[in-house]
Amino acid sequence: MKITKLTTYRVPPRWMLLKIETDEGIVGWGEPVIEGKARTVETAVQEFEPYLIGQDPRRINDLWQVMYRGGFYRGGAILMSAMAGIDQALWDIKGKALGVPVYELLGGLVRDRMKTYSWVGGDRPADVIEGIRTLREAGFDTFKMNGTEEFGIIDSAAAVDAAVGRIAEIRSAFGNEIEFGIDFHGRVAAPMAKVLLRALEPYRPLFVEEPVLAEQAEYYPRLAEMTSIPLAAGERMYSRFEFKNVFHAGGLSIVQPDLSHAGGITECVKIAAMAEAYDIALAPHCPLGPVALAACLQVDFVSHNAVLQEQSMGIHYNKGAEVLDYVTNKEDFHLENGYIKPLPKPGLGVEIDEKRVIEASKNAPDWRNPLWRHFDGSVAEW
Ligand SMILES: O=C(O)C(=O)C[C@@H](O)[C@H](O)CO
Ligand SMILES: [Mg+2]
Repeated sequence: MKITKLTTYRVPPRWMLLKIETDEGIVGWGEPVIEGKARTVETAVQEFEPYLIGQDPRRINDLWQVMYRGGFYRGGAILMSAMAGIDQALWDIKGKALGVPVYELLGGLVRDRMKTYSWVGGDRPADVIEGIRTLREAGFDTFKMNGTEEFGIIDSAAAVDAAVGRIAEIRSAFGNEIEFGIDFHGRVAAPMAKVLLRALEPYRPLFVEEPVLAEQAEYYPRLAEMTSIPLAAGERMYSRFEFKNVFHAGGLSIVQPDLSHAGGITECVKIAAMAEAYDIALAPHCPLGPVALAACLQVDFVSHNAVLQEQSMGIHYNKGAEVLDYVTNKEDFHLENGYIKPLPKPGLGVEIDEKRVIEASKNAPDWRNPLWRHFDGSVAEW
């Protein structure tokens, strides 16, 4: 079997889908994208294409190593996201060629269903109680929200009280009937992370995500020393070589590699296994589309330490399209009480409605995240 063509489709809300065709008519789909840099990742995919055309798509490991090592420079958000989408499509092809879901190729199921969580509250956390109430009716009991708005390197008691007050409200409204993660989203600098974590302790969030920016990873063990709240990170880490340093230094209880940013299924199953060796839980990051979610689930269903799966249905970024809009077999992402069953179809288990994708790609937005500034005019982490 040989790869004959790669086609990228940038589509609303901010995703990019990749179709890889072969000379045997089997097609694989991937979702290579960095939110806000879709065109850059598209170019990176196109730069891999000349090597990939004519290659056997079933030699996933070799193609991965060539893409990673063959160009001298390696790693980082753009290249690893381009590789991630290509890798996902190759696994899709291999599973379809053998007539089995990818999880069968990775040793089979370790669980019968995977727990997911839903976002509430938006960029500036608001109406969280209402959002939780609505999603609880849909059967969810685990949620994630942003912890703060703009937050200064050193900020006020009022800003801390606003952040903590929202969380206190949740616990008083729902008690321990629900769980929630708080995403600091890298908005909180190390000095204030300590202050916020201490103030949040009584409300026992399930985890705090990106307690500091990924480039401040040396604070993870120090913060972990001063809080019982499990710390989570990973969406801005792009290979097992980055995760290695964090595993060695300690501090994270949960890692959240993004299947569309961290080299794809081939790389993320290795990250999952490394995490298990350190007794660290896996909760793949996925604020993206259906192919990314399907790739996450393939890893979840073969990873003993997978505990939670992010899915972006209803997330505040999905303006103009939702996760299942480009999928023909919507029922395959069957959510019941917040759990998803293994996708039964060969490959990644998701059937893309290509007509819909082509149509949508005609109005692809150039999504950008907002640029936030503090009152004094300086740039604020979004
Ligand atoms: O889902 C999450 O945990 C996020 O932090 C969302 C963020 O990753 C945006 O997708 C960036 O554009
Ligand atoms: Mg996050």
